Amino acid sequence: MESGGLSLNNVVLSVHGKPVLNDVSFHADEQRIGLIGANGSGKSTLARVILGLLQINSGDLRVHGVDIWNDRKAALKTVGMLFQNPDHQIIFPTCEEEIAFGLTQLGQPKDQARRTALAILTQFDRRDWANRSTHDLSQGQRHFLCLLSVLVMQPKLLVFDEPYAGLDLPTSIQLHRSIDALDQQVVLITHDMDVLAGFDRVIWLDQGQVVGDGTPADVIPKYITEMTARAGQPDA
Ligand SMILES: Nc1ncnc2c1ncn2[C@@H]1O[C@H](COP(=O)(O)OP(=O)(O)OP(=O)(O)O)[C@@H](O)[C@H]1O
Repeated sequence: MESGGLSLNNVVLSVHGKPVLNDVSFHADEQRIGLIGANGSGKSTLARVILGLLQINSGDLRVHGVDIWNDRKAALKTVGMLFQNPDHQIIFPTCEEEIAFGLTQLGQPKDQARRTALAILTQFDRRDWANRSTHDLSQGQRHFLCLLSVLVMQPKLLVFDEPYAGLDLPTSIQLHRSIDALDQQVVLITHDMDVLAGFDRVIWLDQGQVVGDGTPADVIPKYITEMTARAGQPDA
């Protein structure tokens, strides 16, 4: 198995006896990878597996050579995720504490972690957020805080699950630019095909299986045709 990038070999995950990921295999070392599929096709489950939050039943998964489930310390430095809902991610009262937390998990002393948190807030023109209450932030701002909390860990792979859902246009544009500028490998789950323009690769999941895999130009038109057919004909 190749050591760089994201490698899945015959990954199976069942929930209550029903396969949610059904023999998923691919190797991806491209910088920008889109993950698409209808509701319930297994995208978020796959993201949680990549992050090491769910254990697979069989198969093999490596992220940049790391066995994410069994090597938790290495996992923290290897992969980070921005969840659909920032409320599932934010746990601390102030922005600085929220950002510093992951670094202390990596073993940084608290003082150093706070300095690093301040540095990233300054880098993104949010120095004034340091002592700001996380509860007082708007939803878009909370998303942005989560992004900073993940970026500060400098993971090799970042997973974004519907990052633009519910954001207003300026916040969405700002987040889009931030994601665009990242040096890291990115896996982005979305229902918005426009977001995937310029991506290197798109993987299409259906009922827990990879049914399409290629460039956006290859995969997206087929996906739209299939989804349109499933939607059926409009009523006469
Ligand atoms: N904890 C769970 N318990 C029961 N079923 C689950 C659980 N997690 C996921 N599933 C099922 O697994 C399937 C895939 O769910 P998943 O959330 O991964 O889909 P998705 O592609 O991310 O969907 P969406 O586009 O709606 O976000 C669904 O049928 C879902 O009902």
